[in-house]
Amino acid sequence: MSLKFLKPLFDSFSWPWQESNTEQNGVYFSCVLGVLALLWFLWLFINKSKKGQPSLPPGPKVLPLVGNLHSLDPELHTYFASLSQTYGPICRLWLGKRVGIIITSPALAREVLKDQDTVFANRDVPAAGREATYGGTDIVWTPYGPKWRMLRKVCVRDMLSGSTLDSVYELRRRELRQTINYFYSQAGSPVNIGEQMFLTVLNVITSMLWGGTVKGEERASLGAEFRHVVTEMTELLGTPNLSDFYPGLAWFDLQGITKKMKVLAKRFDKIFEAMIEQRQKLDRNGVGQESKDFLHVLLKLKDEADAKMPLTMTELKALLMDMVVGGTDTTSNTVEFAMAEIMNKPDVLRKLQQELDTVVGKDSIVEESHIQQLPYFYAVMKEVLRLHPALPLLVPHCPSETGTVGGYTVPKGSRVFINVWAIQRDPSIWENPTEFHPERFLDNKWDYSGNDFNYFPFGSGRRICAGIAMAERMFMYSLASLIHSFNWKLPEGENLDITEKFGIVLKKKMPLVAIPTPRLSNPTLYE
Ligand code: HEM
Repeated sequence: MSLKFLKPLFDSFSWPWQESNTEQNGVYFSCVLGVLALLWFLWLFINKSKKGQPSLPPGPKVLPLVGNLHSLDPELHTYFASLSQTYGPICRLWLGKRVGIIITSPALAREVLKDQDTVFANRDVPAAGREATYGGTDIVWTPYGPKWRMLRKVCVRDMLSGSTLDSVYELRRRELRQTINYFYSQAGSPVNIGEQMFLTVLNVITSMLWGGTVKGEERASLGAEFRHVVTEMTELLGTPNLSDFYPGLAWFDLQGITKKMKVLAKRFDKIFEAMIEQRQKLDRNGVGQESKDFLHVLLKLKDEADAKMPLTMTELKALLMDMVVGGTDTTSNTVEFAMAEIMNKPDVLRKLQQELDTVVGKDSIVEESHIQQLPYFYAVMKEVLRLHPALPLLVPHCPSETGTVGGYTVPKGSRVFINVWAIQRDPSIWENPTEFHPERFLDNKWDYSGNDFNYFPFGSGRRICAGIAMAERMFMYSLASLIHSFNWKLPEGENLDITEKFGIVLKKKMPLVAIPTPRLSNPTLYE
């Protein structure tokens, strides 16, 4: 029996009795066991009384109390893929007291995300998610309904629409030029590509949010702090949490996940509060009215919102959190994976540079307007999102009522994982599925609009990613600039490792460190 999941879990526990005496230990232990046993008998009782319904999907053997928690592997995407090999395209796990459903086929993904989209457009908010987003009041975790529609409209219309993004191209350009300039200053030395891309995306997003980009050393130190906090947050969001599996135990926060998340969220909250105060001061003094930043628009919407559907200050801050946490790691990790795959395939690198030399030339710099003319780059982006989708299990969905998928019962409130990572590597759909081969996308057969259930790295249906237009622009513009401006090689004696590490956002296990060498005709092109 694999105890891979339990070991880190128990290692990280701070048990309530650790600092007390032996007698108290016994009492605590008996109480916890008593509660678990009660939950288990209740579960048995409820399941026995539901005769006549289609059964739950097949899944691994269940143990009393823990369900399948004992065999859970922290690399959930690969573990779930292996379960689907044994139990089929829909299988179930008992995550303590909760049912987890794993979907691993295009047909069943369509059933969930298209045919029954309204029912499955809810979320099972994890304790960590609730803590990170002011009680789950953001777009990602708000249940499907009028509030979510209002938040999503505000976000997509006022910040992430194609036309709004085009109007703030200068911000993206300024940040990316700074990054290129930084790499130029480091020519011949190893640089951490993921870290630099994270800073770039972060600065673009925060500039759009509140206009004030931090500079110089402050840029580096604030960026490093943000990166640290975002990385820890996404790690906590991806960690299996007993508080979610046994809601009755959530109060005890046995792994300390809620407590850790609270500290991280507080750090962001302080920054948000400072920015809001600064913005309100400007608005009160009638300064900066012409500024188009997102915070200005949001504060205006908040003041003008009608009483039936108010936009509260808490929701406003939760939206800021979504932009910072949802937009940064996803985009920068994708650029990092792309660079690693490209460096592993000199032939792909050569084709990309050829395309750029034809469209842009070595005597000019890449502009965002060029990206429409770079079909091979577009194919590379699609191929990276196929092999390394930023959210390999999407954000888990949750049905608002009990229903049937693939002929099996999916109970109300279960946590539904759609393994887009495994579908996008399914050998019955993809030729040589583990090979990085952008050419497969050149005929435009596949797109990620959410209509094709063989390929949907941004999800599909009502909950499809709200930031696709932003991700596309940032990814294409950044990657094209990196490849156009420099040749890249690994430091002496280093091997390229593309191993993934699971989290709610997938990342490279080992950071990509590479050496840039300028390739453009003139040093002024790096200013
Ligand atoms: C490569 C980059 C990105 C990828 C692959 C990606 C992918 C996804 C996926 C798979 C989902 C969940 C869909 C579902 O639950 O079915 C999602 C949700 C979301 N994404 Fe993205 N994303 C990216 C970048 C961004 C950016 C740049 C932003 C904003 C600045 C953003 C904002 C959001 C939001 C707000 C949601 C929640 C939507 C909702 O629940 O209604 N994403 N994204």
